[in-house]
Amino acid sequence: MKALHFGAGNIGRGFIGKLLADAGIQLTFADVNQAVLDALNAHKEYRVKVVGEDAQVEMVKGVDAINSTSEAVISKIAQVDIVTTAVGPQILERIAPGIAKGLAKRSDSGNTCPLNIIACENMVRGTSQLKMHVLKALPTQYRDWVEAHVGFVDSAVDRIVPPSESINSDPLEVTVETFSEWIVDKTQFKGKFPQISGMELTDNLMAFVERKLFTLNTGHAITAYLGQLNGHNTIRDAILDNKVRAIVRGAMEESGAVLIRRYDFDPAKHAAYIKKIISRFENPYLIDDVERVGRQPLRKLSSGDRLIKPILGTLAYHLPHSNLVTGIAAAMHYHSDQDPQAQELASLLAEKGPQETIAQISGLDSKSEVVTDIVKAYKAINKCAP
Ligand SMILES: NC(=O)C1=CN([C@@H]2O[C@H](COP(=O)(O)OP(=O)(O)OC[C@H]3O[C@@H](n4cnc5c(N)ncnc54)[C@H](O)[C@@H]3O)[C@@H](O)[C@H]2O)C=CC1
Ligand SMILES: O=P(O)(O)OC[C@H]1O[C@](O)(CO)[C@@H](O)[C@@H]1O
Repeated sequence: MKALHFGAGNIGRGFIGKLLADAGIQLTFADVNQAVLDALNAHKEYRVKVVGEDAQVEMVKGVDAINSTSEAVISKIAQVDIVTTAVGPQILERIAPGIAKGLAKRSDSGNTCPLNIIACENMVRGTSQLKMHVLKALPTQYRDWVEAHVGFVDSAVDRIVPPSESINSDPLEVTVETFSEWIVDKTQFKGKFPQISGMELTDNLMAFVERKLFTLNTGHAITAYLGQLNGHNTIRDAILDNKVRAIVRGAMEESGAVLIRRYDFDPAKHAAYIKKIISRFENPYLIDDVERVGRQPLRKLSSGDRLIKPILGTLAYHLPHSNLVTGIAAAMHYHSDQDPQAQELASLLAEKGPQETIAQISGLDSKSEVVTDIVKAYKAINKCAP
């Protein structure tokens, strides 16, 4: 089997690419970072440091790389059996035209072997969104062929992979936690399911996607935002601060109450899931900056993402949400010189004030009680800020 994986970054090299290569699949990465491309092509292998109680170094071997803006991507898509991505939600639209050209070439060349495409991003049904972009870029005469031969398979992806500390000495090494979970929607595959150890099949994907995004990512983001406000640089330092920890746990429980209602989860098992997540945030072997985890606050404050979607659920079911309100207010204070979305958030706040800003970003009604609560919490934080 052959695979093309877009995005040779932390999750690409440290999780999805590793599982594909470990399964004996011939793997090519597609990226735009020339240094990473050159290093992959020079060495054809890289180190994955799995850190935790049972730390070990594993090698991923036999890989190569191409530039994702080159013609080589089109030829690869015409030939491979599986395409995966871990590029970030905002990049899916950019890689779609190349995928569309590849699919047209695949059809023209008479390759009717099934192809499955799986986006591995922190978003709800990311592959379906990628499919939409691909179809937009695809000449209409190929549509029926694509529907018949190409599976667009949604997935949930969970492994914490911060940038490696050895980035300067070895641009390919990645450091990953021991925990990992990759769950794919088995109803969307074309042809036989690929045999990839570590890839789990489900016919109930939405429950897994929402459980992950609205528990781990909700808690992770709030740890980052409150951590930054309280002067912590890392997720571990932030979660070890009892003030932060209480709000993070409370927010995950509030979001969890929605998930339990929506998906009929077992409350005891969900409580254990939250406990495990908090212990993952405490991982002493991972150095994960609050600035990285809080990145792109406009995306994280949008209506379908990890902060607003849970609070909308609490409103629908008339459930408590005071910790989520605090988390959202903290997100509005996020700052980063590196992050254009942090600059845009600051400009919006300066121009429109907190009430209009949060309403505009999140889609919440600016006159609603919940927006009033968020603004009150935002101003209360303002008062305490050094
Ligand atoms: N790092 C983590 O712990 C986790 C990340 N994710 C998700 O995985 C995705 C990737 O995240 P990371 O690996 O952390 O980011 P990253 O920044 O380490 O990797 C992204 C890679 O995509 C590449 N890229 C950018 N534009 C591209 C293009 N047009 N074509 C091909 N490659 C392109 C970048 O050069 C980079 O190598 C995101 O959606 C993230 O939310 C999900 C779970 C955990
Ligand atoms: O990648 P996003 O969506 O910006 O979220 C930040 C963080 O959440 C996690 O995906 C949780 O695993 C991080 O490791 C990730 O990078």
